Amino acid sequence: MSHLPPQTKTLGPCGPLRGTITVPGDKSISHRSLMLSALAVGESRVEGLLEGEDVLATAAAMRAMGAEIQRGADGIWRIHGVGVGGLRQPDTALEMGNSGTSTRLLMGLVASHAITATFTGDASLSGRPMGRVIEPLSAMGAAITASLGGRLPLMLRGLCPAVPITYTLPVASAQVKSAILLAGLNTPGITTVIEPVATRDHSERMLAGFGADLSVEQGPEGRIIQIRGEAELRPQQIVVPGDPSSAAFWLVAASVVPDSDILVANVGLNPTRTGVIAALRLMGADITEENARVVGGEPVADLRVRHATLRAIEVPTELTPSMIDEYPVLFVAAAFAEGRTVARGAHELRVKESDRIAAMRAALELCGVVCEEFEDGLAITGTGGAPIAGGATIASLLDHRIAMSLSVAALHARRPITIDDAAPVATSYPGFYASLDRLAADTAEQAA
Ligand SMILES: O=C(O)C1=C[C@@H](OP(=O)(O)O)[C@@H](O)[C@H](O)C1
Ligand SMILES: C=C(OP(=O)(O)O)C(=O)O
Repeated sequence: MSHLPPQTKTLGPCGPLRGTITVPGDKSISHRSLMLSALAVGESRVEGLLEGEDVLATAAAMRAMGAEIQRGADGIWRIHGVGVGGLRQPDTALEMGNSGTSTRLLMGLVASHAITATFTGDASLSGRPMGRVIEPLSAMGAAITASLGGRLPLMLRGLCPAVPITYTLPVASAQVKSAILLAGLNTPGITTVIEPVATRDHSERMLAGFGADLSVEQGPEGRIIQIRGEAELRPQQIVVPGDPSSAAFWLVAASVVPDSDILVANVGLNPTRTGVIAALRLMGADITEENARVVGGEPVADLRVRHATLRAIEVPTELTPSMIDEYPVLFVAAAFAEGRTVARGAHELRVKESDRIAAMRAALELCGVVCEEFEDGLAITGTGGAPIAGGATIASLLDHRIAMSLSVAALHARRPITIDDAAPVATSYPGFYASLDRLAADTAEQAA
């Protein structure tokens, strides 16, 4: 977001990428670790928490509502929860920064407590639609006064006891699903969410892990998730796996920069998150899994990725939910592929931190890449492996993933690319540029 001053960044073409990168903790799991620990009775410990601004916004909000949250010198976060139903009225507005996940999930939590909270955010977040959570949470009894168009700032007065609902998701959104399930956690009876298209399932896994009474079954109309409210959550010891959405930048970087060969360590491979790996493999990427293991109940592996000649594909629409945040960097991969890649069915990209279809089209075109924009996606004509022109200044539009995607594109461009503001990278991947510098230094060392 946000409170960091704008930070211009210019990146140029680099030699082969070689070495090991360890990706930071998963953002989705980090948010949920803090929220659920803050509702458990007793002390939870979280190792590997993503210390990005989005997650820190969640931590601050949970503190403001009564949880004790501390980061030890050992890097382990210790959280003393207030118990389900125990959130207290925050004294000031909850500042959500750039984070859609914090906002929508916390709205769910507040909805079934007898407290009132005001949610504010940066210019990007204030432009994003909240109607998708306002509607079901209002049906559960919350009173919500939002800005024009169902946006932030908004004020939410929760109801306790709230009313359990059965709700079929009109958009494939893990945030909407999670908001309702979290509201259901403190609602008497059974709250049901029907998900016609499966989205990331971290909330379901973690709620069950904390001891909530939750069931998931497949019905004719989709996944049926039911939660029985007023449960007591048991404190947990959580190890957060690395974020596949952060790993995606390295998978594309090593695929497109000639002679690269890197190991991306500690990547969470929950099947609801791995669409980008499947799409890159369809394009001919050379990605292999090593040291497969289970961390915190999630499949994890190290990914070895070597440069490859990429081919254009029609991105299968069934992959959309499992790679929703990875489209910007997949578009970069497409810019270097042989042929015209077409990605459709991704209308949701228009309501992320920026309109990611328009933002990526504008940025890639400035760098000399031929694009065609559709309402629900983009077609990109690739270079067949040659560098793109580059030599442009692109607007990151308060969107971390646009900044990082164009940084990756710059690594195989004829002329440097300037990101007008790279500060938003700190929302999800504070160490991104340090890792890039280290990789380049490792490469220089190996070459010497
Ligand atoms: O639940 C989550 O943690 C997330 C869900 C996705 O959003 P939507 O639910 O809006 O698709 C994703 O884009 C976001 O980065 C994180
Ligand atoms: C969409 C994203 O996050 P959020 O919705 O939490 O802002 C993202 O990280 O790409």
